[in-house]
Amino acid sequence: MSDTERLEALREHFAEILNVHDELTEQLDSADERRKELRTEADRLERENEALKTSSLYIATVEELSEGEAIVKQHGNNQEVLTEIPPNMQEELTAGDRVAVNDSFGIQTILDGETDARAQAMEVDESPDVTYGDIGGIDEQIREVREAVEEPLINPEKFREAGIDPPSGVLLYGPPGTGKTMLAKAVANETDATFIKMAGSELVRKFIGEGSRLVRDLFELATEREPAIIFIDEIDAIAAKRTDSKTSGDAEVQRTMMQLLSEMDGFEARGEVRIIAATNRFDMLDRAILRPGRFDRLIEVPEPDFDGREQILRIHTRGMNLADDVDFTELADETEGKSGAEMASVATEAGMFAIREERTEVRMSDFEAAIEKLEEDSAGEPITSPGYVDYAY
Ligand SMILES: Nc1ncnc2c1ncn2[C@@H]1O[C@H](COP(=O)(O)OP(=O)(O)OP(=O)(O)O)[C@@H](O)[C@H]1O
Repeated sequence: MSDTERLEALREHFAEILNVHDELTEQLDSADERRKELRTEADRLERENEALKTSSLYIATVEELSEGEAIVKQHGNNQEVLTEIPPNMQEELTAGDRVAVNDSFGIQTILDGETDARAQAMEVDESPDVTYGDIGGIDEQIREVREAVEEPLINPEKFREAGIDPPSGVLLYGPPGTGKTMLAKAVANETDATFIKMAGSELVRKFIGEGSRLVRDLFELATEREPAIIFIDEIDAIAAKRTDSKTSGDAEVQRTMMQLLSEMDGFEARGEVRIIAATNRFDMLDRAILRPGRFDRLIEVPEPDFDGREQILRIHTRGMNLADDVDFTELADETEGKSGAEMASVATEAGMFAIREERTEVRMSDFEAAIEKLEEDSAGEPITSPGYVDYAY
């Protein structure tokens, strides 16, 4: 090889090395970029983790006290643990107190005895007095609920023999004040079941940090009191579609929903407990809760039609002393678009008008005045009906 050739070969080799160098620099840059992305992701996860850690406080009751230590029993799983009493609580803490503890059972705060979350968050009615006869205009919905909830409670063998699983949960959806809660109470009444209600919106607003625990308590209580009907009102508050926001509030709501799903998935063994949920915001629901084995029976409860309004008014005026001129057909005509709850308040208001005039007989004119008042009262409100809540996520 001549010198010139050698030089040429070296040049080529050098050019190749330059190429490789460029490629490596490029790879390094993109690795650097990826590293930055991962760091950001790690930071985000760390923050989320921190938020999860700080918000998961559990509720426990102080069972016994001794020299600087307390035996606390965690609600829900009834686990008993001996824990040190923080110095600032040595004086205050007494047996029977409700406390918030962290993952390692360190007592964080003494909770106000008045605010027993379980008692506050759940409305328990051993024997509700609403009957199907008290509900007007939704006969088809009553039939469906009876079939899906009442039958499996009263005649479980029918389902066994036929080899089918009864619906796990029933979701009632429709505008506010149309009788969804009444329906759930009536089923409980008819089946002699305990009615246990929990409002989704309260779980996320009032009982922050306790949502998933309360959901667990809810199912536990229902099992203790079976036969029982669990009624979760405004389920959209805990089972809304995921949003992009990553606030810890959302994580908490998510956990509450996960707890609900896992309770429902482990539901078969629970025996005589049925779940009914209600929502005014079907569009907002996370589809995960509608899967088979969860809320797999959907029943729409619409605003009452003409006949429905007449029936509801008749129901709510049953005990009233009505004048002969009261014309239900006309009143149903004049109340187009009104919900069952509004029809109920027309009846009450009409009675109030009569009382104000020191009469005991309620006349057509009282009903007309009541409808007018209702129109006036709702004139200043947004298009949504009273009681409608637009959740801020
Ligand atoms: N179909 C109906 N028949 C008779 N009364 C009704 C009917 N719907 C509503 N009402 C009256 O309105 C009140 C409220 O109804 P209910 O609580 O059942 O409505 P809801 O659909 O659960 O409303 P929300 O979605 O606001 O919780 C009832 O206590 C009852 O007086």
